[in-house]
Order: sequence, then structure tokens, then C-alpha cells
Amino acid sequence: MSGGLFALPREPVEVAPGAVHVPGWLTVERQRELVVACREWAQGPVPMRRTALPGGGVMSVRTVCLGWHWQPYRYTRTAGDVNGARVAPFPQWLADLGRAALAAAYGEDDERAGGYAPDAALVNFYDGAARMGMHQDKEERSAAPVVSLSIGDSCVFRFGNTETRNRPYTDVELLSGDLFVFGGPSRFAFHGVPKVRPGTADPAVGLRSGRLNITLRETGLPG
Ligand SMILES: O=C(O)CCC(=O)C(=O)O
Ligand SMILES: [Fe+2]
Repeated sequence: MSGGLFALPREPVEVAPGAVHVPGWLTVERQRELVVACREWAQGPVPMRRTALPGGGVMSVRTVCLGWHWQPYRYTRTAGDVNGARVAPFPQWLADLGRAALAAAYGEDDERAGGYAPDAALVNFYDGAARMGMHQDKEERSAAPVVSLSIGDSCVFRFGNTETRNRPYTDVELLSGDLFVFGGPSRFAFHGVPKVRPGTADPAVGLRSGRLNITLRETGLPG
């Protein structure tokens, strides 16, 4: 990301207790690799699609899952709401990346990093019009942190509180390569993506348009 001569420094910021934004954590090379991996995951065995909501609507974001399939509002091994196939396995290298992410956000010696064993990933693709309403990630039975990686177009990420989907919240600009971790007292905070900024991505990461977000979670579910 070229910020220009007068770009503000983008240092790690603790947005709320246990919620840390680490700007520019992924190298451009790492982002390119993740884009390639996401393209493959989007093909199947369960294809990337807009999740159908119980009320009859569909999400504007397109999603594919690894390890466990998320649908409103539970995790299953097979995607009964898509094509019935079993989701792709959660790769070991992605769990390693998750542990490195926690070490970057919380510090190398933090006990949360070493024992982190994410077993589910949601890979979300946002076109310029997509957004995600305020919600909690609460289908997991583990209180381990959520690791969020952003690639492509920038967005406004709204990080709120655990009580309501409304204020107080903090709007954070997530750029390509940014890491955001939420754990501890912030693990079950409401959050959402009210806006994507089309055309802001660095073409070097290999996404022509849109935004990719990968969240890693520990489901706490058996086997
Ligand atoms: O796209 C993002 O930054 C957040 C995604 C998210 O909250 C989710 O997948 O549950
Ligand atoms: Fe979420």
C-alpha cells in the first residue's frame, strides 16, 4: 500500500480491550498467495455463494467456508444449504498463520497465541456494494479470539460493544494486508462492515476488484 509522502503512520491500535488492529501485517507476497488460495476454495467442493437468511433474504457478501460450514446460525460439516458437499478441510498452514497473527496482535509471550487451534474459516468476498450488518460471531463454543485478515479494497470495519448493535462503536479503516484480532472481553462484541471503498486495492495483490476477508475461528465443536 503506497501511502505517499504524507501518509500517517499506521501502528497497531487496541480498539477495545482484546481487540487489536495491526495495519499492514500481511506482505504483498502473502496477500497474493491468499488470493490464489481463496480462488481455489471458491470453486468447491462447496462453491462460494451468497448465504440465504432465514427471513428469505440473501447476504450481499459471498462466502465459502473451510473446516466447518457456517450457515445461519450453526456450524455443520456439510453444506446442506448449498450443495450438500462436505466443506474443504482447514489447512494446517492457515492455523499456523492464525497463531502468528495472535502473536503479532497480543505479543509473542501471550498465552493465547501458542494454544490457538482454529478449525473453521469463513472466506468472504465483498463487491463494491456488499456490506455486512452488525452481528456477533457467537456460533462458536470456544471463547478463543477471532483472527481477521483483509485483502483488496479498503473498507470501514465497525467494531462495537457486547451489549447492543448500536453505539458505542469505533469505525476502523481496514486496508489490504491489515490484521484485526478480537478476543478476551471483546470476543463477542458486535461488528460489521458498513462500507467498502471500490477501487482502492493495490493491483499487485492480484484482485481486480473487491475485498476479501478471511476470519479464523475455534469452533469448540467435537471432531
Ligand atoms: O469482513 C469483515 O471484515 C468481517 C467479517 C465478519 O464479521 C464475519 O465473517 O463474521
Ligand atoms: Fe463477524
